[in-house]
Amino acid sequence: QRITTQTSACRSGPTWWGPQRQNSGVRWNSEVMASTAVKYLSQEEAQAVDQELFNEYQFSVDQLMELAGLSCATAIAKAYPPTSMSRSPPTVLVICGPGNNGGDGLVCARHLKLFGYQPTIYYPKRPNKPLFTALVTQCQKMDIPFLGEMPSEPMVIDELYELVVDAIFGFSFKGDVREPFHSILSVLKGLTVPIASIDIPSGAGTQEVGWGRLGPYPPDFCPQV
Ligand SMILES: NC(=O)C1=CN([C@@H]2O[C@H](COP(=O)(O)OP(=O)(O)OC[C@H]3O[C@@H](n4cnc5c(N)ncnc54)[C@H](O)[C@@H]3O)[C@@H](O)[C@H]2O)[C@@H](O)CC1
Repeated sequence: QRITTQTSACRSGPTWWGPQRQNSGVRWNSEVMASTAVKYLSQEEAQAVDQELFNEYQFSVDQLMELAGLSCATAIAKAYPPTSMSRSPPTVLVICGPGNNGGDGLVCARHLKLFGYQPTIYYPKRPNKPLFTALVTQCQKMDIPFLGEMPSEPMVIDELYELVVDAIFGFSFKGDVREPFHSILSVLKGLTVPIASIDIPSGAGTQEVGWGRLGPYPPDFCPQV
């Protein structure tokens, strides 16, 4: 159900599926969300679908992560085609969190590079697990650079990158945002370049909380996979 939702959202091209903030000044909000027929899964629904895929359908996490990252890169390429960007290749900052949402970001960066973008990754908290170290190696082998530290001024990111991918937290986020991610999300809040959040906007509430009252910043679109 989750994968079908994402695919149909791509195909039908709803009104919010584009670089709205940059071009029209329309920010991501509940009215924009309400104008689409896309169904967004709650935290529990998303977790239940994942459990079903793992247990009943016997998918492995790296299989699902590869599909998630590829789907997100495909959605980004559809919303922000390289030919519509001002730089060639277009520069993209991919910020990855400590869990599987961050893993999606690493996979997404790899496919963005294949799609003609120039991704750079910021990955401050790396889990010491073979899945994630392999994903890092794959990105390094593709000459995707990793930043040593996050630019502290939004203006610097605006100047260096045309798009930011938020792969910080997905459906397992809870509580108040801890450092270093609190500072990172504060910087994101000040950006004017478009932000694409993987799955859900990091640090934000889930569907129960309400999309119109999201946390630290409004993303420009959310490929939910
Ligand atoms: N079945 C799966 O697990 C799959 C998940 N996928 C992606 O992975 C996401 C879920 O992955 P995870 O369950 O690993 O969780 P997340 O990636 O949502 O985040 C969990 C990590 O964030 C940290 N964290 C949670 N709350 C925090 C807070 N308030 N401040 C600072 N750190 C905090 C946790 O310590 C943990 O390291 C999904 O949203 C989706 O994007 C995909 O990779 C496909 C497969």
